[in-house]
Amino acid sequence: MTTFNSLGISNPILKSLEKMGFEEATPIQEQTIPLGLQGKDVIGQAQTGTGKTAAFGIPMIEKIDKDLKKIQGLVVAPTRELAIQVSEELHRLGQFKGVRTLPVYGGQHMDRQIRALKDGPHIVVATPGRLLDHIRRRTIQIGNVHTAVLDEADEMLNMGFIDDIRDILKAIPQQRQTLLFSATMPKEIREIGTKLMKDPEEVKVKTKEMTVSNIDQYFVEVHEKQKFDTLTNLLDIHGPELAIIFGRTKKRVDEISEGLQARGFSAEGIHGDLTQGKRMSVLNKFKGGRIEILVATDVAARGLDISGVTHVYNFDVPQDPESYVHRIGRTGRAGKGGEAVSFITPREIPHLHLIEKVTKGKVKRLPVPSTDEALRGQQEVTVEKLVETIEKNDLKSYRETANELLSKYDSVTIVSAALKMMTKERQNTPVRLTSIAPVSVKQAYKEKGKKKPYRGNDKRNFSRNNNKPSRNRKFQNKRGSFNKNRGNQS
Ligand SMILES: Nc1ncnc2c1ncn2[C@@H]1O[C@H](COP(=O)(O)OP(=O)(O)OP(=O)(O)O)[C@@H](O)[C@H]1O
Ligand SMILES: [Mg+2]
Repeated sequence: MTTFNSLGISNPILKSLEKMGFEEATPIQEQTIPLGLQGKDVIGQAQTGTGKTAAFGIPMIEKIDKDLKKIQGLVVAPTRELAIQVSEELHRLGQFKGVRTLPVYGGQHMDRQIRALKDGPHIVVATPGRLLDHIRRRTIQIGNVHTAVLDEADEMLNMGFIDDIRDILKAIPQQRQTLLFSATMPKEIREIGTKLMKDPEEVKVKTKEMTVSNIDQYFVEVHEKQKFDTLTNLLDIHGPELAIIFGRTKKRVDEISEGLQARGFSAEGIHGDLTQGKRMSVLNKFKGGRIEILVATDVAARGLDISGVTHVYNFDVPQDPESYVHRIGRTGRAGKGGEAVSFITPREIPHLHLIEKVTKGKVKRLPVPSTDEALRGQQEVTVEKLVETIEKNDLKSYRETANELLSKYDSVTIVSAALKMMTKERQNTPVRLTSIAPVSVKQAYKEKGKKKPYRGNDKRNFSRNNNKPSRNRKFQNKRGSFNKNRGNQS
């Protein structure tokens, strides 16, 4: 066990870590924080949910001169929601040092952003497009930046972002420290990265599989047309606390979330065509448990850390193995358990094998669930509620009526009727989605310009004195019922 104390971290930050409930460093933190503190350039690779944010955040915050009201640390992240989240985590880490952080992203009012930038934040966490806008308009001063981080580095160095990143790094002083972090780092991309760095140390937390072992991975083989009914059946069987469903396109996300709503699920979609206000409100509702299902494109695949996500469904198989790793990594974070189910059409089976090969993991077959199983799943949720009510034991005022009923009907009939009333039976509203073509192995690799699969990373142990009780307990119940229903999977 490595304590943060032994890593040479200063008191104000130790105090923040204590308040955040971090008791010991994760392997990536243990291995990269000392290098970061020495001022070295670092490429850090470790599985999803293993604390990479603090791994780059702590050394960055240590080097901030609080009295200098200039931007000294710059983090670039691929999505707006991630920029906000990272900025918040850095804020928490730096709270007792008085470090000020600011997220800067597209879709926000330029004027307000410019005012906030003038206010002298020490750290800015930005999406590349908006950051470049500010650099070109000279509305951001980054001449004092000594630490630059590319979070989700492989994504940031991918075709879509690479030119922006080069332009951003050119605007930062040469003598900077550069840190690259991600759960995945294909070799070709790592090579591009090292060209932007000075003699970087490469830290890869090694494990057998690229995905964390606490995520149970499954697939169901379904035809395109069966996918939606299979999804709603699975949701009823699993009864997730919070679930994320990934669809391939924006249109697909809209169709799935509308279909789920039509069948009485509490679901909303998130994708890049929505206004920033809508994106934020959907995500906040999901985080607060006011909606249980988030339907998303890959905009939500990377970095998002939402506690209580017990299930991830790949309604459409991801185009490449990296995307698979990040998507399913939205569950099973910080040592918690999680389940991931991918929908695979018969023609996509070779693609699934490729994912297994690259991630070095085993994705187990789940039988296609039946409507009967779904109904049983719904009933289990009802039974849980009933048992909770029994345990609360405030039934006195109902006893007389209960006894009267019992004199007329037998107890099983009465309980069955109560269960039926309480069970939210699904409307069988027919839902038709626009069909999409299956993914082929060739297509996936052609699109990404990749040659060979590569190796991946870590295992870690976590402990956190996190006193959020309810979600975990409920999750364990659900896991129990899931296992029971899993039956004859191969
Ligand atoms: N040492 C620690 N002890 C306990 N919890 C931690 C520790 N470090 C980080 N965490 C928590 O673990 C969760 C995951 O951390 P983080 O988001 O940094 O993971 P990540 O490695 O960046 O994942 P991803 O690859 O998905 O971006 C967060 O809720 C974070 O606050
Ligand atoms: Mg991260």
